[in-house]
Amino acid sequence: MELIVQIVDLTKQYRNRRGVQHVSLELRKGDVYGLLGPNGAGKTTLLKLLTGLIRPDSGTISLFGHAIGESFESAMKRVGCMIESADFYDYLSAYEYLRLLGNYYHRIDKEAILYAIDQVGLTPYAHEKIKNFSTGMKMKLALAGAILPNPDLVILDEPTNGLDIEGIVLFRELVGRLSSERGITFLISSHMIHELEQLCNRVGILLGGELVHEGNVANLLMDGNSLEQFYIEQLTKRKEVYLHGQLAGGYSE
Ligand SMILES: Nc1ncnc2c1ncn2[C@@H]1O[C@H](COP(=O)(O)OP(=O)(O)OP(=O)(O)O)[C@@H](O)[C@H]1O
Repeated sequence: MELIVQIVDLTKQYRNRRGVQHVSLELRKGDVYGLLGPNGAGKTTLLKLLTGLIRPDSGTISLFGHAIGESFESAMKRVGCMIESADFYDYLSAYEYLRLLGNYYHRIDKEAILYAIDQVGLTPYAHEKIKNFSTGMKMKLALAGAILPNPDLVILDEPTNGLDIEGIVLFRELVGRLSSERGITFLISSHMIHELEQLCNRVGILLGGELVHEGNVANLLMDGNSLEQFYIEQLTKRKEVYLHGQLAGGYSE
């Protein structure tokens, strides 16, 4: 399968020395990859690095075989993303916002905009001003923005934040459909572990900026455990290793 994302030994440290360290990760065509981790683990940082919003200290990122440090435009051409809460021009309607966004891409016509709006269930509100939208409606609009360019890779940071139950089901169906019908690859960071369990074929656990575990969801669930049980076990195990190391004087920080 085509290699879509290749991250090699990626490190980004903020001034406070937090961030991500030595992350290596590969995504192949059709993967729906879930990124898990507690608050502050480095998920958003990793996604920002992947989309060029921040630069790494070291390591490389290639999308579709293009290194983003060298040929950013070629790398990003087939990528749709939603990182942190999107900023909108409140005075625009949903349709006008997507039309504006469409100017950044080639061949985004009226039909493509209406299709993206329909896919996220916002058709009845297409021509309403964004300032009248609820949090969940804005989230859906951001999601419509991510799928608008008909991408081959979609990167989503906590996409179900603020969505109602119907919205979450719709999101799950949308990802499932785009993945199975169009072979779109997804990288999704979320705390909604049950959603990820249903959606993803692979998951990675970030902890303290390190990718401490990576695996195939079907394999992780083979012994009847849920992804949540596995995740909690991993966290507990790491905590024990860490505490044990500290007691033994093995960790200097
Ligand atoms: N601009 C910044 N300057 C300094 N430190 C930062 C900055 N952005 C993030 N951090 C720190 O880097 C670490 C990783 O943050 P990040 O936002 O990537 O975590 P996260 O896993 O997305 O968390 P959450 O689940 O809470 O959204 C945290 O300790 C955070 O405080």
